[in-house]
Amino acid sequence: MNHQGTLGVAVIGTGRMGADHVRRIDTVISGARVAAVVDIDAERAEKVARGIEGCTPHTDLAAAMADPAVDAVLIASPGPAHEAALLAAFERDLPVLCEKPLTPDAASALRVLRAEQALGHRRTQVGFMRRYDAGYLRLKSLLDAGTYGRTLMLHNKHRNPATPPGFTDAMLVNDSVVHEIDTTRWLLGEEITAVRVLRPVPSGNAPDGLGDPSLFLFETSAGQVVDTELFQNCGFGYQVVCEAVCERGTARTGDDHGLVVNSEGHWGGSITPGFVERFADAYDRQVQRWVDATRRGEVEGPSCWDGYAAAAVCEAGVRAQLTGDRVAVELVERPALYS
Ligand SMILES: NC(=O)C1=CN([C@@H]2O[C@H](COP(=O)(O)OP(=O)(O)OC[C@H]3O[C@@H](n4cnc5c(N)ncnc54)[C@H](O)[C@@H]3O)[C@@H](O)[C@H]2O)C=CC1
Ligand SMILES: O=C1[C@@H](O)[C@H](O)[C@@H](O)[C@H](O)[C@H]1O
Repeated sequence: MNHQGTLGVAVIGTGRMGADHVRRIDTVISGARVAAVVDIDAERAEKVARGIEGCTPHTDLAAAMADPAVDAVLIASPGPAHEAALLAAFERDLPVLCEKPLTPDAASALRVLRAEQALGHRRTQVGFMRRYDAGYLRLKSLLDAGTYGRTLMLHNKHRNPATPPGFTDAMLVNDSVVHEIDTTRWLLGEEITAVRVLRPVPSGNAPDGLGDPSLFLFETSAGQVVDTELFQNCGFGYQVVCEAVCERGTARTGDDHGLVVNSEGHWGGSITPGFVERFADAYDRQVQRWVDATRRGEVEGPSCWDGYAAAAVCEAGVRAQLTGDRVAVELVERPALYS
């Protein structure tokens, strides 16, 4: 950190999310600056670095982490590249905010967890940003307070207008449903113990070979049941809704439509076009909280355990997609570092 205590951040991966995080650190949040960016695409790194004072573009991860101006790392490369970046950051004992998923499979997530455990202290916050969304936070407080009794079920909807090119069935789980896996574990405070996937006839708007939409069913260690409709090519906009069913009431977040207009015999509002708009405040809050905690020398938020547990559920989800069976989730014992 420089003498004013400003955190120098290296952002790894300067695509959709990475470039947005660079903008956020540069212009929205306080206490940090973008000291370096890294991308295997040199032109992209240079383009993003341009115009940011003191920001060095790199194609080499190790070189960026060795830069004395770099105090912390924000990983926004694709999931399969996260393990190498996390292990490189741990080697230098650098604090990390890692976009979800921690890694795309349980074995690599466990390797990351063990490497952090070997450091003897937490270094990682995983980018499960819904935990910073105002609506989800209100729902969590309500459920924790037990105002309506025990929570019995959650109904989730997760709809995107369209999938990017190359999206696969496994990515439906690892990139998309991973959010519901995390919110389920976080809201209920329980592990997910089994997964089933039901697949209706695919939408004619889904790319060939993609099983979209689909319905995921989770069972938890406390016997709750959670369903998630995942529809990634719904065409009409971006919607994320979570309804909790408790013993004496229900509570739902996500279906507020902002401004409602009456005109020419109709009433209605608009739907956000994508996650960048829907979760803008949550991303800002997530990164600000990471910067604030890091500057205090602390680590908070979703941990490597949360990332590993989510990866293990994802792995069961991918198997359930392929087989149509109920697949049990297997977890190692939770280390004391994450208790
Ligand atoms: N929290 C959220 O709501 C969202 C999170 N994400 C997550 O953000 C991450 C990035 O996703 P997108 O920005 O959508 O991907 P993207 O494909 O738009 O960008 C990825 C960038 O990383 C670069 N890259 C690839 N391998 C690399 C490596 N080994 N080292 C450095 N750079 C590398 C690519 O050249 C590209 O510029 C993923 O983990 C994804 O799951 C993505 C969308 C929303
Ligand atoms: O993380 C995200 C994307 O990677 C994913 O592809 C989308 O389905 C999610 O809604 C978004 O939040």
